[in-house]
Order: sequence, then C-alpha cells, then structure tokens
Amino acid sequence: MVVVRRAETALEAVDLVKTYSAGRNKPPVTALRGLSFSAATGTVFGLLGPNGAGKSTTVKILSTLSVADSGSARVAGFDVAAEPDRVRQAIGFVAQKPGTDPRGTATENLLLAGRLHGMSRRDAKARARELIGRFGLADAADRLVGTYSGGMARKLDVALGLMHRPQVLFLDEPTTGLDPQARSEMWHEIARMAGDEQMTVLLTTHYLDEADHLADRLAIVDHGTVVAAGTPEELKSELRGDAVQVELAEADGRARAVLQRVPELREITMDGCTVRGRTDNGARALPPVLAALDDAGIVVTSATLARPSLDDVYLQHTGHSLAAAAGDDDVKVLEVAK
Ligand SMILES: Nc1ncnc2c1ncn2[C@@H]1O[C@H](COP(=O)(O)OP(=O)(O)OP(=O)(O)O)[C@@H](O)[C@H]1O
Repeated sequence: MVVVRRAETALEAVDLVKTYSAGRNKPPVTALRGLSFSAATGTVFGLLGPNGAGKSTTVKILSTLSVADSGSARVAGFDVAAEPDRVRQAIGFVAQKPGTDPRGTATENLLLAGRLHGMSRRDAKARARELIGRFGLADAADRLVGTYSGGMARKLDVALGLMHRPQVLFLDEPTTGLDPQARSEMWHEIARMAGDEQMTVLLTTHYLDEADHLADRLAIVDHGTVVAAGTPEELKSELRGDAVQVELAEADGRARAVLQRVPELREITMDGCTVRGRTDNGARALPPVLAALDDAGIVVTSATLARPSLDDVYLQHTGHSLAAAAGDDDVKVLEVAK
C-alpha cells in the first residue's frame, strides 16, 4: 500500500512580487506587491478580487507556469522554485480558457489527459467514466466537445484537471460566463469533490456569492496584495451592525452631507441614487435618516436594512464595491467616497 503523506498546509504564498514588462517606453506593470496567504489541506480557499487584481498571476506562480520576482511559495509541501516537478505532479490546473480539444469527444479528451499524466489505460478509462458520470455528461460522452454548451464544456474542463487525482486543484474563475443553473451545479460539484477527495482547491473569482458559498476561507485581493483574509463569516462579523441602504428619487449630492449629521449613521457612501451607511441598530437609525432627508427636501423611494454582506467587507477594505452581475463577464468596480 502506498501511503501519501500530506502537508497540513497545502498552499503557502509569502510576499510574492511580480512585475510584467508593458513594452518599450512604458512603465512596467506591478501585478503582485507582496502577496501572502496560506490554505489548510482539504479546504477550499478563495482569492476574491476584480479583474487585474493579481489573482491569475498568483495562480500561475503557484502552479509553476510563471516565476515570481521575489517571495516564496509552497504547494503540497513542495517549494515551487526548487521542486517544480514535484509541484506539477501534485496539482491539477483549470485555466480560464478551455483546455479541451473541441474535435474530440469527452471520453477521448479525458483519456488523453490521463495517459499524459502517466495513468495506465485501464485506470484512465475507469477514472474518465467516473468523472463523466459525476459531472452529468454521460449522455454526451461520445459527442464532439465542439457541440457542447458553455456549462458542459466548463464541467469537462474541471474533469480534465481532476483526471490524475491531484492533491491541489487550481480553479481560475470556474463559472465566469455560465448561466445561474450551470453555476450552481458547478458549485455543488466543487464542494463535493473537495470533501470526498480530501483535495485542496484554490479558487479565484470575482463573484461575491461564489466566494461566500464555496470558500472555507478567502483572501480579498486588491492591487496585488491581500487586504483581508478569513472565513466569510469572520470577515462579515468584523463589520459591526447593520447596513442601511436608501434609494433616492434622483441623484442628489447633498444627501451625504445631510446624513453625516445623523449621529446613528457612519461610513456613508454614495453611488448614483444609492446612499449606504452603517449603524449599530438599524431599527433605531432609520427614522432619523428618513426625517433628515425629508427635511432637506430629498425624495426617498425606498430604504432597506441588511446584515453585512461580503460586498460590504470588500467595500470596507478597498473603498470599492465589487458588483459582479451574475453570468456577466464584466465586473463593475464602483468608486465611492470614503
Ligand atoms: N503577461 C502579462 N504582461 C503584462 N501585464 C500583465 C501580464 N499578465 C497580467 N498582467 C497585468 O498584471 C495585472 C494583474 O493581472 P492578473 O491577470 O493576475 O489579474 P486577475 O486578478 O487574475 O484578473 P483577471 O480576472 O482579469 O484574470 C493586470 O494589470 C494585468 O494587466
């Protein structure tokens, strides 16, 4: 019997710095400015941040596809710079772009991946059948992948990364562009395989709900560094009290100054017709908020109270609101007054 000893910390990045050349006569782009985090074996760890925050660069360094300018990283107990071959054997990598051959069937793609990883024909066949069943692709297993829907093709991408039973799986934005149903199926499967196979998953995403739903722990990445890390619950509970959100009939720059005079309300931000603030007691704060706006002649169309969300945490740490529309590739980063 082969006993595989697993490191307790499956992923560790320490002070990673990475700069890219931007071409002649242009200043270099600093993608990572001292990024650090660690993830325990058998957990799902999320890197959450908008496009350009440095998530893919981190994944590339940890998966040995790129080399950091400075800093260090260990994956499954191996140093990425000193033992890249051991790291490659231990990981599966699902990139943002499809890794499958559209002119082959799902079965052919999986068998090829298995054989490239040195699996026996018999083992590869059994594993391919298992993954095809698990991802609900049995009816389409012998169809050309070029005819698959976006959701089916993405599931096959993930299956491909799992063929050789990696200890650590890198999932770079696994559900970008998928419809809500395909996203929830993917979430279900990622959570299940992390539990069933005692696998560590590093997930990058710009979807708040995806990070909230899937990640045991997560790091919020902004401009190449980690600005906050913890479980989604820990991060949310750091924000005291309730979020107050007021919708105005029309954008009115005076609203912020008016609400700053309401003692119950703090951390007031404005975004178009939406004014947000925080309060220790939402029920007590709402009447004076509405009265102050009414006195100033500012018309309110609705007012809501909510427990802190991951977007509130994101806003608190970065000064931006990360509003990712479900199923949309574009991430809107709304600058708000601090
Ligand atoms: N090969 C490259 N050459 C030059 N600049 C690069 C290169 N790769 C990434 N960058 C820049 O580095 C920064 C970080 O990019 P990175 O892809 O790591 O971010 P990201 O958070 O993964 O975003 P996305 O979700 O869009 O992949 C960005 O400003 C990007 O333009």
